[in-house]
Amino acid sequence: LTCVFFQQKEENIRCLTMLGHFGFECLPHQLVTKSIQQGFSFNILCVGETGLGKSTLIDTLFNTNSREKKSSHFRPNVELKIQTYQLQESNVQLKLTVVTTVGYGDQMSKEASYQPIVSYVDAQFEAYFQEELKIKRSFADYHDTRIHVCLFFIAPTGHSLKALDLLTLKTIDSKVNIIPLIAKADTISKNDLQTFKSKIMNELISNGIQIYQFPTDDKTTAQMNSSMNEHLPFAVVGCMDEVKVGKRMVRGRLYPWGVLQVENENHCDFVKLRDMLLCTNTEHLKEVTHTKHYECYRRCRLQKMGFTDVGPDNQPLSFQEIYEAKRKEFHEQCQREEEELKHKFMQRVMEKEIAFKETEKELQDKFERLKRIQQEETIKLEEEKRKLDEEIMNFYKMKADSEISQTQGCANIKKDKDRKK
Ligand SMILES: Nc1nc2c(ncn2[C@@H]2O[C@H](COP(=O)(O)OP(=O)(O)OP(=O)(O)O)[C@@H](O)[C@H]2O)c(=O)[nH]1
Repeated sequence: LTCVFFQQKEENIRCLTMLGHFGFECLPHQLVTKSIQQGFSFNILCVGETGLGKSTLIDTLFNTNSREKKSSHFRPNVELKIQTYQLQESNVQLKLTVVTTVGYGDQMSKEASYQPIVSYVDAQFEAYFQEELKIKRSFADYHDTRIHVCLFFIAPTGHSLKALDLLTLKTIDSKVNIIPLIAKADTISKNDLQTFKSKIMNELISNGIQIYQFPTDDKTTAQMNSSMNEHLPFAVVGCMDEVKVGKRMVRGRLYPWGVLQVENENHCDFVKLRDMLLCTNTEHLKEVTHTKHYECYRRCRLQKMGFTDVGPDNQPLSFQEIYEAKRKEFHEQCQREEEELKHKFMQRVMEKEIAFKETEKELQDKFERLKRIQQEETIKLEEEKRKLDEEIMNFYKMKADSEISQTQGCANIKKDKDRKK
């Protein structure tokens, strides 16, 4: 439909101008304009063993240059490399965040390999949750880092999924949209690839692992998406090099027997992945992240905090009621803990008092005993002193007596001598 505008000319002659749409039919256009102005964001998590071609595939998808030096196989922990790019295609701005595992699968413990991934995904949900809880929220300039899709790189062994891969997939499938990829698919023959694909899908089903399914509820994309679901896991090849095929330069890997063209659908599923990821289902991936995975995180988080929609009698509860009940419960718990602490404190004081009293009594007894010993010693010493004094007196007396008798003896001898003369 076109809209006709009436222009009032100076001479009051109405001219008709063909401008475009009119009425509420224009609403989608307003949304498009607003979205283009705001720009888009998309966050990808790449999980896979060291050297499986994660960086190369991302570079091939977005024409970026994320490949740094090769990662070592001897890391004690898995780390996550986060790279953010500001990309532009015609007038559409895209803030792309690529999170890549570094060292995944190089640890002895399986948990050490997948736990950092789970923690990262949860941390992004938590950051969004905290922003939601703020009184003054600023979603307009908030950088939403929640992971919209996880590209899970499977080693092209041709056998089956590794135990670590199964464990990791099982742990993250309720938190993120998983698209499984067979990495370096050029290293596996066409027949083996088909068998490997169906083996992987069977294993995923038998282990109850939920992978992302391209939606089939929209008529315009249903047919294509349902046929793409059949192609999962995508067998991908990444390469930034250009080689000459005929007269054209194409991105591909040159081998002694020929060229594997990355963008040739007969050679690999790279184009299928790119179309599904970027052209057809980007918005759906974001929507599922918000309405399913984040919603699940939010629900569990609020339940852990004690919030619920209905009471024990199945009656709806308001936020205010829950808040009041929680406050009361918290207050009572504080009081209970305070009472317990007081009681414990009093008991300890009493125990200490008894212990002090016992020690005091022991000290008093010891003091009394020492005092008694000291008194007895004093009496003994005084007795000995008295005896000694007596002995000294006797000695002096005896000494005086002997001196007198000695003097008298001398006088008698002299008298005898005089008489003889
Ligand atoms: N045959 C083949 N080789 C590939 C493919 N993609 C990447 N490679 C090669 O594999 C090697 C590792 O590629 P990267 O992209 O660095 O692998 P990565 O998984 O990012 O490695 P880390 O960051 O070290 O974990 C490079 O030599 C690539 O050229 C592919 O699809 N097929």
